[in-house]
Amino acid sequence: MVQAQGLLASLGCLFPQTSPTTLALLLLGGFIWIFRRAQKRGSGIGELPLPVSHSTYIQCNILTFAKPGAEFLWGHERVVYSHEPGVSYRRWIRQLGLTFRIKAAFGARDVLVLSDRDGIHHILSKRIYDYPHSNVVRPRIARFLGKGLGWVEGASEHRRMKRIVAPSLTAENIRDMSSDIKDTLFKVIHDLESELKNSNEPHITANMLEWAGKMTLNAVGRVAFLLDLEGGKSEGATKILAAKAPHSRPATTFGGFLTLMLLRRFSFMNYLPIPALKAQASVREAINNGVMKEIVRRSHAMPIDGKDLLSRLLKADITPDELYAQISTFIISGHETTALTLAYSIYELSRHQDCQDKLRSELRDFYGEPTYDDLQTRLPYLDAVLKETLRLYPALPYMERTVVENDVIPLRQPVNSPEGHIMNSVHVKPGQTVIIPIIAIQRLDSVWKDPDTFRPERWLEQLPPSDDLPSGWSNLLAFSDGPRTCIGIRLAIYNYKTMISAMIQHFRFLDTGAQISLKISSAIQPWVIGKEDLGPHVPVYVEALE
Ligand code: HEM
Repeated sequence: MVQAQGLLASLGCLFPQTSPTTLALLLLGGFIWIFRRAQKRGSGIGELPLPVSHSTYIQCNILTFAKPGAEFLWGHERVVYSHEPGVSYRRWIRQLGLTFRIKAAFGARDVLVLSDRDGIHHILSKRIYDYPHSNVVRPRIARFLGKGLGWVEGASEHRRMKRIVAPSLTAENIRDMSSDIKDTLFKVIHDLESELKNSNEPHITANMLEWAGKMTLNAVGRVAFLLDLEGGKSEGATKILAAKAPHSRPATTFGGFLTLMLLRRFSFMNYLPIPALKAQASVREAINNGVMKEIVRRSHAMPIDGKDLLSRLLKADITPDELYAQISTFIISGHETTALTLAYSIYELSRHQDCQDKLRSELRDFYGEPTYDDLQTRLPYLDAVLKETLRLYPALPYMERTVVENDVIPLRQPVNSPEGHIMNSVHVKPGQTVIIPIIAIQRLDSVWKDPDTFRPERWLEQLPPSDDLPSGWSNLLAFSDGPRTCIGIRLAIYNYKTMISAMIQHFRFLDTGAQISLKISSAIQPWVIGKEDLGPHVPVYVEALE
């Protein structure tokens, strides 16, 4: 108090015309300003480091002058999308640590890129309802899947929808449905066997993405909606599978990237009749014009006391539009992601015959037919193959969310700001976009040895320290985490394990030499280098086993 009076007296000498009250107010204002600035400097997104040097892969061109490493029009985003998913983020993590920002295209607000375990856990598990999908992602979900569970935002609406659907996807329900799932799967295996028999060659070349798509579509149709899609040959199934091609235009093409960036900056464009955007709805439209009609027609006649998803939806107090949106959401998200995971596994197993043999031996040595529970715990190598595939190829490689409330994101690994501050947390304001680069996090060189190599054995050895790994299912983020974690996780794991077990015991898969490059569209898509005209494709040689 005495010191403050002394300070005021000294200031009074300097400013003799100013009253002590005004001086005290000015002083207080000054302190508040300095304090707030210090707070901001120590923790705001503007204090985070920016990638500065990409000499190896940004060409020097006239647009590269605004910030070293960031292009005038595209910021850092063109670099992100012109490489395979996660590649740029991994380089920047090596350079800057787990938390940094990048310049967004068209002068939009900088994007926070977060790979820090505590920060991600805070967002996904504690504050997810304050971090809805961004204004690029949410309209895209509406177009691809419909306005169902994956699209809805806000705690009360999301919990309401989840309460309706979650009981149909419990372990008990899937256990009850397991023989139906196997029946649908064996129809597809039988078709592949017939193709092999009809060919005069010892092996055929098969697109595993197509075969896996047939299997997973049949399974989700049967389990969720009691549909018989005839091994993928019914008219409804054929339309859904055929509708995939147009929506697969990846963001790695200049047109795809430009559309994505324009949508981020000018979100009203989401509602314009742009052909590329309309094409994203093609699978949903194929469902609405095909199997949806059959589901609705049958639903009038069937009793609605079953435990399946359709019965739960019919019993719930929802509008017809909501019913259709949930049906398309579950058919699409329930089959595409699992099909991709299966196809990537078979691709890797065809290139690693030792792993394929090990898996086949484990399955053949198992006494009897594995039940739902056996598949969870009693086949460790099978489990390791799934985890390794999800680590390398998470179907959804990035998560993009926007903050709606002021928040402080805690960090496990502090950031050294370019101005020399140590930041233990990041203050974010409404409107801030946050990207969680799942694929980069799961391939961090600081965590995993040979991170790009398919080596299922790593899951049977000592894992890296848990502090370095995400807190999602099996220390991965492939199914996300927290209240919005994948609701189909049990069905996905059961389908995957049943399908790959059957495939490996019926066939041998051999490498065709095709090199796959990963591209992002709705999910992470495999494209054969030099055969891009095929669209997403996973070719392998298939040989029948005795
Ligand atoms: C290997 C297969 C699968 C993977 C890798 C996967 C991955 C994911 C991820 C990462 C999310 C969070 C998305 C986000 O927050 O933006 C998610 C959500 C979701 N998944 Fe899956 N999924 C798989 C299989 C399935 C299956 C089989 C179903 C349906 C039967 C399904 C239905 C859903 C739904 C409805 C959501 C939205 C959940 C919510 O927001 O509450 N998924 N999935």
